[in-house]
Amino acid sequence: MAEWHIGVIGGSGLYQPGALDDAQEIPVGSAFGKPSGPVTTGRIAGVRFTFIARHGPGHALSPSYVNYRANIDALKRCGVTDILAISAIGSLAEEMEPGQFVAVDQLIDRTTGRERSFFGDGIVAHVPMADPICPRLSGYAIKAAKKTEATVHETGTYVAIEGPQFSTRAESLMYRSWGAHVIGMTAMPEARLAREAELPYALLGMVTDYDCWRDAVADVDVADILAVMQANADIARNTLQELASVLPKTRKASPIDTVLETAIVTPPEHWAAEATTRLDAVAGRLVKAVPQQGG
Ligand SMILES: CSC[C@H]1O[C@H](OP(=O)(O)O)[C@H](O)[C@@H]1O
Ligand SMILES: Nc1ncnc2[nH]cnc12
Repeated sequence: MAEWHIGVIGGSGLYQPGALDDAQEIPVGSAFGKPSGPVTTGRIAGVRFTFIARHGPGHALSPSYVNYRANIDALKRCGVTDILAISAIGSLAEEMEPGQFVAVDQLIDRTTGRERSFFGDGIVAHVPMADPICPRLSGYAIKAAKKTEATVHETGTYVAIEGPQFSTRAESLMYRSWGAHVIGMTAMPEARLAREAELPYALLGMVTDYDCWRDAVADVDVADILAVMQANADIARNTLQELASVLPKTRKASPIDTVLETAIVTPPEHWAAEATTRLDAVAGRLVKAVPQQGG
């Protein structure tokens, strides 16, 4: 029987997952460097959840310094089947108000200089990203969030900026003209890497501010963001509790679970041994299938 195991990536203001049965904090490693911190694993209503704080203990890592590859690789090593990211987001749309949730369904990547792939040095893969968010997991997250007191927008395009500075007014207006609804600094390359690791990924954003495009309110300020996030962290944690109750008892296979099968272009006889070792979790299913030469 296939079980759900939900990996949760907690963003700004969400540094703890809330009540988990048999909770254990476990230091985790990765073949891609140091994850943001230890994971906390436990169960809610029988469903396993494994949580990592994206910015690390004490929020010591800025968006550019988060090791996204190590975090996703570590979650994969823990056996998670799906990832729900929870993030603070700025609003670029009048109707998306501070304190509300947006279930992001599209992403625009404006980040620069972050490691954005597990592949490339020894084994090359090109995964499809047309729909970066898993509609199934997002649907369950929406259902769960609606069981709390929060207002939930079921779709929204998120523009990921490099940061750590917030946008200029001209940029903010430009992103609105592109059709983006919300803004943040972390969903990319996180979503790309989850896809490469064959992990369905959904993103629930908590609106914390109106960025700087809107004349009627003060420009975005980090203290205000954290205050909104802290005021709403319990709603995010309650959403996790509700998620456990809305998930079906068994997890049916998703097409994302096997996306690498048609994405790897390097034939196995050309795979470098170091690459297969590094990818033992991310692409373990496929890499393990290859008989290694010399024993
Ligand atoms: C603390 S304000 C800016 C910061 O908040 C968001 O982080 P996360 O996505 O991890 O919740 C945003 O992306 C920035 O990193
Ligand atoms: N306005 C904003 N810009 C970028 N990241 C954010 N995270 C929360 N609010 C944000």
